Amino acid sequence: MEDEKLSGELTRWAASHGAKIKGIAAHKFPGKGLGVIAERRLEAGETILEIPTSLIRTEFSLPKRIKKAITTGDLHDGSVNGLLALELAQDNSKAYALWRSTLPSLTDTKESMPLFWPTSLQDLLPPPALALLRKQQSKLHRDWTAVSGLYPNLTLEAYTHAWLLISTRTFYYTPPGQAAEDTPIADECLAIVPFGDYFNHSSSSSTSSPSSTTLKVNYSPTGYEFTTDAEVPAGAELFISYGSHTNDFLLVEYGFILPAAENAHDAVALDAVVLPLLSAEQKKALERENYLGNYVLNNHQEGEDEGGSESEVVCYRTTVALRLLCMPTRKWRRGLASGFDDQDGFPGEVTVLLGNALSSYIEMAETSLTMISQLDNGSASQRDMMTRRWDQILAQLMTVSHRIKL
Ligand SMILES: C[S@@+](CC[C@H](N)C(=O)[O-])C[C@H]1O[C@@H](n2cnc3c(N)ncnc32)[C@H](O)[C@@H]1O
Repeated sequence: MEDEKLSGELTRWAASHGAKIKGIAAHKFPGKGLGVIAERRLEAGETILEIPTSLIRTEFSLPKRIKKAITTGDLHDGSVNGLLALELAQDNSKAYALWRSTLPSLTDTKESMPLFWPTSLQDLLPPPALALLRKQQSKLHRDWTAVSGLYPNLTLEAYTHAWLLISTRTFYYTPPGQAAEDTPIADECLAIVPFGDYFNHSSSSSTSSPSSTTLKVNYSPTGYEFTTDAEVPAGAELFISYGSHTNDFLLVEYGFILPAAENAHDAVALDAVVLPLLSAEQKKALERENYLGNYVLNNHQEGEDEGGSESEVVCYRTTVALRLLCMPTRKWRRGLASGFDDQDGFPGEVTVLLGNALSSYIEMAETSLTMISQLDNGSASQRDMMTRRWDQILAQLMTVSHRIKL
């Protein structure tokens, strides 16, 4: 269907199911699939989309046959993501046919989502992305084990496609009236919000970046509401925030990365080069004080904040771990409790250790980039995405490494 016609049909379809759509439309954006565009100038504080509860799909609106399999225990091990995927993979209802026809195809999903990539390419993902992929693989495996025996006609490929469609486009949801203590973990609080799921992600707020408009999303017992927090010119794309995510997270969970300058939440994880420096004893000491792992360089752009200090980029956890490497544990504990003495000569040693850790990470990034360039596996766009991510990491490592040597 041609773009404008599809856009009109989607608006009419959602409106006929109770959605209120004001001044916006679904629109194709190069490299992003569908997104949402302002059709006219929008005022600050305008509610431009309301999706009623009757249109959303959750574990509570699953069809009877799936609910029955849950109550008889046949599907007891499936996650909510897995159950919604099962419904989507088997759905041929007329009511949702138009919305279903707009979902990314199997081919597009295979292209963008690392879960579908060849193992040789997956193995070259940056360490935090690879760790996320391993978790995703085991969640999918658990869900597939729960459903595969019951639905012999369902293929793993079709199920994985539906499973990823659900995980990339659901919103946080808890049923009205649910007590806080009964609220399950966030992973289990999911709703498909048709039309609301056309918004692409931005990591910047409308105030920090007026060219990118990030909406406020609110949900209540009546449904989901999307509201502008700044004036929007006609023709601008409207975004929501999927959360404060690094590019490694966006790559594995959503199949895209943002340019480094557009992702204030990006970070380079240093665990892969800091943890191997620590002895078993030192790891225990760090664990006891809740400082084991999660060492990062925060996103810092070249030219930005020239006067900024190293401590704004290198997280405090990293310096705590590196300090332990250059002082007796007892002294380190005292420093943790009452503050480290920056005049004691240790910051210099910490900087040397940090410089060495960054150098080994730079080597790892360069080796990964060479290996990706020599790979025959995977498609050119998959290799390009990985190359772009490693390039971002390398640039960040080089900037910080250069700064600490000054
Ligand atoms: C909730 S859907 C958004 C609508 C989607 N673009 C579509 O065509 O249906 C999430 C998916 O959109 C894409 N996406 C979202 N934000 C993006 C962005 N800023 N840049 C590129 N792709 C993006 C990714 O493929 C992601 O998995």
